[in-house]
Amino acid sequence: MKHTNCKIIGLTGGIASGKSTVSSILGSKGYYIIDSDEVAKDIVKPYEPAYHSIIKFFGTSILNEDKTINRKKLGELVFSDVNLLQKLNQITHPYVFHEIRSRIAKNCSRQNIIFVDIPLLFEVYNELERHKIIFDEVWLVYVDEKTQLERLMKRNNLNLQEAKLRIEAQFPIEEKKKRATRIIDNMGDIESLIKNLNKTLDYLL
Ligand SMILES: CC(C)(COP(=O)(O)OP(=O)(O)OC[C@H]1O[C@@H](n2cnc3c(N)ncnc32)[C@H](O)[C@@H]1O)[C@@H](O)C(=O)NCCC(=O)NCCS
Ligand SMILES: Nc1ncnc2c1ncn2[C@@H]1O[C@H](COP(=O)(O)OP(=O)(O)OP(=O)(O)O)[C@@H](O)[C@H]1O
Repeated sequence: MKHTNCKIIGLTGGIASGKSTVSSILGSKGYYIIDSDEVAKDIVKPYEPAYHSIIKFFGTSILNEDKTINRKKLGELVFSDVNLLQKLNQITHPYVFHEIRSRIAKNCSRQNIIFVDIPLLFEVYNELERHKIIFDEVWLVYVDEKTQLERLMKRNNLNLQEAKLRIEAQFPIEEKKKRATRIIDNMGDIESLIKNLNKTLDYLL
């Protein structure tokens, strides 16, 4: 089913390609954005629906003392074992997609454009369709793999092997590039990212 009242733009890219940076620039321009990583964080807060299922499967050793999920620990576990990552996805994704769909429905009458920042857009495309999340356009924030690796290692304080495992848990960025409607190049500095984003926004006028 198409969303008739507003345009839904999927904002994607590889891990650490710059989606959150683009989202915050869009936010400062007044655009409405749904941040999938934030939604995924909300649904695993203590006593939220996915919380119990995660503990049931992964055990209490992934909890902090205050009973919140230790994201660093869980991340280390799932990014080094594809079966565990799949299990975490199976638990969390239905809740995440349900919430995204509901935010779209709630805001579509008030917004001309809704951006959905979603790292796994192409990886979970069929599941998104099943949840009636249909994109009019997909914008990809692009960096080459070398830059992606460097920025990821720096931001998350990961060694080369840990960073590579996280990149390999997603489709290669060059594959994503082929499937996107528009590319926002983020190989340069923030100033040039803003220029590239503004050029892409011009297409919407
Ligand atoms: C593994 C977890 C605990 C790590 O938490 P952490 O706070 O360190 O990272 P954060 O959630 O901010 O994600 C950072 C980036 O990792 C990548 N990433 C996250 N989850 C996944 C995944 N399931 N598969 C591949 N890459 C992923 C994305 O590029 C994301 O932007 C967390 O990412 C998680 O619960 N993931 C499962 C839910 C999910 O798929 N979220 C993505 C949005 S749908
Ligand atoms: N043009 C740039 N120049 C230098 N550093 C940048 C640039 N754009 C983003 N960064 C930095 O690169 C890192 C990754 O950017 P960001 O967090 O926006 O990526 P992301 O795609 O949202 O990542 P994730 O998939 O993990 O959510 C951050 O530390 C950010 O500050």
